[in-house]
Amino acid sequence: MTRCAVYGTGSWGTAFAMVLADAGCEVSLWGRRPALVDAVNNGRTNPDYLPGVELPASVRATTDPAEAARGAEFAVLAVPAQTLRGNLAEWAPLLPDGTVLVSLMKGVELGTAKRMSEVIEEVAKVPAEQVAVLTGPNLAKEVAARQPATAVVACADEEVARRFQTACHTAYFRPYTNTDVVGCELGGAVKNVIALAVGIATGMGLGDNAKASLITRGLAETTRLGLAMGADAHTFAGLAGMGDLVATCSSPLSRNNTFGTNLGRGMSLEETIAVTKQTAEGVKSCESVLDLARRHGVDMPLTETVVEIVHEGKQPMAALKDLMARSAKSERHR
Ligand SMILES: NC(=O)C1=CN([C@@H]2O[C@H](COP(=O)(O)OP(=O)(O)OC[C@H]3O[C@@H](n4cnc5c(N)ncnc54)[C@H](O)[C@@H]3O)[C@@H](O)[C@H]2O)C=CC1
Ligand SMILES: O=C(CO)COP(=O)(O)O
Repeated sequence: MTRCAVYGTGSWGTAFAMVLADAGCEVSLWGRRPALVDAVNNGRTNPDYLPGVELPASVRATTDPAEAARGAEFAVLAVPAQTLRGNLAEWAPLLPDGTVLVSLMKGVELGTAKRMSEVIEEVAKVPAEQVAVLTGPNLAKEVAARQPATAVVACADEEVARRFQTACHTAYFRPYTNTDVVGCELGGAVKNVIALAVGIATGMGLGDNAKASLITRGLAETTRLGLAMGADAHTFAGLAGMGDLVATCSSPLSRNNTFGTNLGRGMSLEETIAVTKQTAEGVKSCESVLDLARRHGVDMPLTETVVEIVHEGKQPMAALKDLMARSAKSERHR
């Protein structure tokens, strides 16, 4: 039986542990809090993040990262992007040689502008062929309800991607493979920023034309950044790009989308943070994505606007006016 360690007992770590268990894996789920670990082991539930969902018996939780690591063929990482570096420094030495590390995270590190797979390679000192990324339209609550979903497993080594594809393929969860790790990770991280923008538009009461425009131009700027970083343009038309944008930007289940809606309705950043119980990665990653764009000389007006609204106090209405008044362009400008 394939053994998997899942680090992170939040909504996605827990839901994905279910997927792995349903696919026939033995899953060890690491969590920080003893009470939550106890609820998983003895109540078969995660009341804080997935209330009402019954977890399979083959998911065992532990607060001991070494116990989680024991015999793991795959170590799946599902903590907030900005804490990964610190967490993994503690966990990596505990993993068996050859364990494949899989990122579920959709963020870019602040300060270094590194993608999650780059942080993993650096901290765990493993080659790119031992690091995979799982991404795509995967709202945790829907996956935990075993509603049909597809995803992408990206790895520089296609064979490793195929192995993980097999490990997480169930009747309701259908993963595809891709070797474009850069494109898949950027798709996941930037869609959170665009979901903030779409949420803000919703909160402002803007219509569907505006939202469709944000999604489409958001994809255009994601693709521009991706091409500058060596990604394949086709990736952005796939599940990691268009797919995840559609799910996240149209669903009230998305934390980023909801965060933006609250801002757009006029809540302050502090009030919005206070009512947000889970990780909305785009709030921090909008700054690191903009950092990446500047490092690569790429124009990302929507990302820049989100940074201005979220972190610099710009009023959404003023931001809208400025975006609409930008100089006229070709749809395919660079
Ligand atoms: N929830 C979803 O629908 C999806 C989330 N993701 C991505 O998965 C990643 C994790 O997100 P979620 O599970 O949704 O977040 P969450 O907010 O539901 O859970 C985060 C987990 O990390 C733990 N955590 C927080 N700070 C920590 C620290 N300093 N050290 C160790 N653990 C810490 C929390 O206790 C919690 O268990 C994010 O990058 C997110 O973008 C990707 C696809 C779907
Ligand atoms: O990544 C997700 C869906 O694919 C979840 O989006 P949120 O993090 O905005 O909830």
